[in-house]
Amino acid sequence: MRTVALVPAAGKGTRLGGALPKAFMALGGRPLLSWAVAGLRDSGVIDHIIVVAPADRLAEAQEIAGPRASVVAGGAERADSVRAGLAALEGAHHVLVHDAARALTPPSVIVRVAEALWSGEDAVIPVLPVTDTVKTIDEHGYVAGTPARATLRAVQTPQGFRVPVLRAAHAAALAADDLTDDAMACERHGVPVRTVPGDPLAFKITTPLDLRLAESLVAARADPRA
Ligand SMILES: Nc1ccn([C@@H]2O[C@H](COP(=O)(O)OP(=O)(O)OP(=O)(O)O)[C@@H](O)[C@H]2O)c(=O)n1
Ligand SMILES: C[C@](O)(CO)[C@H](O)COP(=O)(O)O
Repeated sequence: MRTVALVPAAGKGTRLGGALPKAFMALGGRPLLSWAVAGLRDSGVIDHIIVVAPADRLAEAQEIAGPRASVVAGGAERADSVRAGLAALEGAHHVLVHDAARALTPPSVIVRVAEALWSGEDAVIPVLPVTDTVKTIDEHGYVAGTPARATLRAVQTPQGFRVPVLRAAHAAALAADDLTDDAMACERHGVPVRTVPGDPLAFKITTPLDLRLAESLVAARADPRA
């Protein structure tokens, strides 16, 4: 059963504010993309990697990802990039969609997602309990409600899917402009989404503070995931 990883790496990194697109920014002297690809390889559960890169950086992305990977051009939104990767996917039963921005994701998380998929689930996501109290607010900035924290989870990647399930869910969600992850397309398509434990190290490098945290983890230990 072939399992392919699809790595969205075509974002601009606006919130990080760097000089390069985020996946090409350095962490411990290597591009974020290189860390994400290494984690996928180290997991031992991935047969092939498809990187979705900015159209003007395809050769650079291929060099970073290495010969056992292919590279395709991404789109304007993350969901467009995932759809571009899915269009290039051939002969795979399962796909793990994994943000390049989650550079320090431990291989054990990747294995957990893959094993849940192989056991027969259609869609699997890694999650962590939420430690802040979370509010919903109205358009004027007033609190509208407080969801019970025990029912909330923060969602990470990789998110794993049976390939035809994700293809159908993303096709059905083509008109949606509010998809923040791939599981959301599945939920709206009526697909049950299984959760497995995530890991704090799989945090998304989004802001300069996140990158400083990642840099200090790498400085303290050459590979914080080991
Ligand atoms: N059009 C896009 C937008 C995002 N991504 C990828 O999706 C992942 C998660 O997105 P995010 O962290 O939001 O990255 P950016 O879109 O680059 O960040 P920002 O919103 O700050 O510009 C990243 O690996 C990013 O490269 C992508 O492939 N194509
Ligand atoms: C897919 C994701 O990483 C799950 O938490 C997240 O939703 C991506 O959000 P972003 O705004 O594109 O970084």
